[in-house]
Amino acid sequence: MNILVINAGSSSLKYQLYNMKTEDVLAKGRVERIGMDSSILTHEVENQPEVREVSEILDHTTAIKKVLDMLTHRKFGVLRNIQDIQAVGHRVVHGGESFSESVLVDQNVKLEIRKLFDLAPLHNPAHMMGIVAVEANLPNVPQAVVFDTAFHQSMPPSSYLYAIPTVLYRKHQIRRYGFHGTSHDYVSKRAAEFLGRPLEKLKLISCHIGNGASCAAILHGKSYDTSMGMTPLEGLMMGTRSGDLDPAVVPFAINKEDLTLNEVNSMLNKHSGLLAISGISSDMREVVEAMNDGNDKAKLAFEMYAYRIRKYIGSYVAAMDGVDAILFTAGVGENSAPLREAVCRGLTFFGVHLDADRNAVRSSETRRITTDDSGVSVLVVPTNEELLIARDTYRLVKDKTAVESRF
Ligand SMILES: Nc1ncnc2c1ncn2[C@@H]1O[C@H](COP(=O)(O)OP(=O)(O)O)[C@@H](O)[C@H]1O
Ligand SMILES: CC(=O)OP(=O)(O)O
Ligand SMILES: [Mg+2]
Repeated sequence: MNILVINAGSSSLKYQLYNMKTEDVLAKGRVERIGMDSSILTHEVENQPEVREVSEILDHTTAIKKVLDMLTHRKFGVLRNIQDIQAVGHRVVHGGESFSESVLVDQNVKLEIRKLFDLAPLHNPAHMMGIVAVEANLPNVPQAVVFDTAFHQSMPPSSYLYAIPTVLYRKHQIRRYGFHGTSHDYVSKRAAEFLGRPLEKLKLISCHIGNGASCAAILHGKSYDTSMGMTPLEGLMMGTRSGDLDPAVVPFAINKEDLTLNEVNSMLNKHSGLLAISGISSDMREVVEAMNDGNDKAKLAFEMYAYRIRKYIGSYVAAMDGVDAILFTAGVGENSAPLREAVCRGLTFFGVHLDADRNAVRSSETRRITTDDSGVSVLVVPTNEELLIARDTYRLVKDKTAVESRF
């Protein structure tokens, strides 16, 4: 079975096509600048040069059409025709309290995702456009949705409630949900395999440090707490997001700077974090480069970023009364040795002893970066959210086919 995995953003759409028999990626790529002038489709097939196509792509339906055309292209394609795609799996960031696992798309599921537009205005409307666009281009092909929030539905109320009047939770579901669940789930399972120990016996802290960043306390295989909240703004300092701050800052800044609510929202989501403090970039590579060139603002941004991660790790050791392994994943977590070093420098009290040579190794494999006698292991575990989405989609479609064939 071939499964197309889609991660639709407001102006972009990433895709990967899997052959589920081997779990091989047949092709992958992305469409950027949807709805703007000169949209770009980048398409990659292993051992072949990357293909870049610039054209006008006004909406997600056209973007999906372009992707399907590329996948069946005479020269660059990997499929004979689009009927060779048997199912589509989507990343959906917000599943609210309605979804604690992946599901097949039907009218009801679409209605529920729509109800959550308010809670994830940057993400969910884009995912819905992706789902509708697939319906238009591939009618009758089953679609599944895999939620960032689902893995964190196991959090106890003491982790997910805000200490505000409970009427706000009852009436509007204002609570902490957590995100990047697909990644935290995937890397915790990989870590248990790597350590050769049952996940149900482990206390893990997973640090997904990418553009968006979050930590999760994973107790015996289940999410016990995580740093993102009602939206992906809470918690760690990120590329352009502020992370935790005193909520009183919001009305204060609105008054002093005469800002609108939209402006303050945009400030905290798009103009804060590494970008604001360094004054250089939201990209960790550029911040580290500037820091190494002696730029003080870049150094401060880097230190604040690492310090926040370390504080969350410390609090999760307390939350779980211990930790067996700390996991680093996603763009920054997998690739930035200096960041991992800066985070772990302050964790010696917990028995974390980094091995500088192991930390410096660049590899796409899961690996240990602590010394052999370190009390707590620190692992780098490359994440693969797309593979987990493909696997869930495969399982759901197979189950459905099995049920249908019985009746
Ligand atoms: N070699 C590297 N060193 C430091 N940071 C890196 C490196 N490679 C990638 N990154 C960081 O990873 C980030 C993207 O992470 P990723 O997990 O792909 O994010 P997202 O999925 O949210 O777009 C980039 O913003 C960049 O800062
Ligand atoms: C939920 C979230 O923050 O996602 P991303 O890291 O893809 O921005
Ligand atoms: Mg990501």
